[in-house]
Amino acid sequence: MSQETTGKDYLTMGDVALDDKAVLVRVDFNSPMDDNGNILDDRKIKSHLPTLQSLEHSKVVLMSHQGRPGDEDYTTLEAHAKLATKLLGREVIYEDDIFSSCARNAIKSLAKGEILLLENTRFNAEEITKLTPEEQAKSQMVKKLHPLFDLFINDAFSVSHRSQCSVVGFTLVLPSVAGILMDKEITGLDKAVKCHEHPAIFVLGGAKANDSIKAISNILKRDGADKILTTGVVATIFIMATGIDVGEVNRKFIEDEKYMDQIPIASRLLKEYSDKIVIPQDVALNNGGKRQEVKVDRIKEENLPIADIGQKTIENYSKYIKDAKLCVFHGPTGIFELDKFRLGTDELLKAATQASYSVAGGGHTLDAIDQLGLESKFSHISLGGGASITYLSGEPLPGITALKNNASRYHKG
Ligand SMILES: Nc1ncnc2c1ncn2[C@@H]1O[C@H](COP(=O)(O)OP(=O)(O)O)[C@@H](O)[C@H]1O
Ligand SMILES: O=C(OP(=O)(O)O)[C@H](O)COP(=O)(O)O
Repeated sequence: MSQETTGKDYLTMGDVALDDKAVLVRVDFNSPMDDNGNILDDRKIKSHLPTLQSLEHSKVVLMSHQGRPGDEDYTTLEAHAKLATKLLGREVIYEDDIFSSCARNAIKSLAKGEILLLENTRFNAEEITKLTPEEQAKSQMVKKLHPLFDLFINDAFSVSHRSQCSVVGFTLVLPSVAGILMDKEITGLDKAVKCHEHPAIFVLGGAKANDSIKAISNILKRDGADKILTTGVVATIFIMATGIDVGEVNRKFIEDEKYMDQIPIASRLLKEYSDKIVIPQDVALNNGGKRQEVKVDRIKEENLPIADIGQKTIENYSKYIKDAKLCVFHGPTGIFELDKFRLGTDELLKAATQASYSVAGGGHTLDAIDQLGLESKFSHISLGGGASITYLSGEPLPGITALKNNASRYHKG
């Protein structure tokens, strides 16, 4: 198989020789962890198993990040190596450094068929910098490690929206290809990005409202959706943008989340795309744990926190979704962690599975899908939250662009 025959503008693992090669693989093992350092969800690690299983005749070194500096879950990858060992059924050796002479000696002494996981890439200050691939290629991490390898594989779609050292730096100095998970994500999401069938419906909610509003702007600019159905905190911002008073408690929530600057942006989008952006007609308020449904113009009177979309909105949105040729679902419609406020998320997720092509992404969204046992009913489930919404909005991801540039440099002469 070659690049020409696959029709892809990046190379995959099927395009290159892997056996007996020393291969550096960027994975994304970044997982939710508890205070005792236990990994709470093995989804991220499991997602890389097909790639690792295909490398059983190579010398394999894995790189990943975990958390962000300052966060509780910013920690070592020791537990990840143990869990990967269990899931893979082969030892994944943990090395508590990234590119010291100790780490490099451990890499050099690896035998064919062995796998080693280097320490959290973000322990190295160079990793967090947002530089171009050319600049990242000059980092100590890349300079010290790249001579030890024949090939770089990026299997970490979910961090490929970051131009970080371990994501883009090696693509300047090593032949580089997409891993199996990366290829699956690009292929699954491309069907949504390149979909010319209508109606194309996006259901955008959750709490990362600034990312979603940026995505809404990009999606509508490229004429990628017939309707954007707003839910979650995204909907609260759009409700406020129409001039509706959501009461002190909800206004304070938006202020505390530092989303007040999103209201004028939402307002401009509503003016420009009034026929495309849909806001809820009713919401469920949290009244001491009870679900209290009100029309949006009555929220102020109650002055209770919005915790889900209301029944009328669920009915209305479900109709759009079930008839959709494409439905993208990103972010829960409410605080689905509380039983009384998971109705919108559950019902709209079920409706989404009836669309001709259905895509879902985001950690919390995947938790809700798991709880409903709906995983196999979606056409594509993306492991990346920020990465998938960025990709779906039509923005190039630096990690993928780097693979494409590498393919034209190394393999097309
Ligand atoms: N109206 C709301 N008010 C407060 N939190 C909300 C609301 N709607 C959804 N959420 C919260 O949003 C979180 C998930 O958002 P986000 O992280 O953006 O989703 P994902 O992980 O799927 O990308 C959940 O913890 C949920 O409780
Ligand atoms: O879990 C991830 O992203 P996500 O929360 O957007 O799904 C990735 O590991 C990226 O992590 P980062 O957002 O700290 O760069």
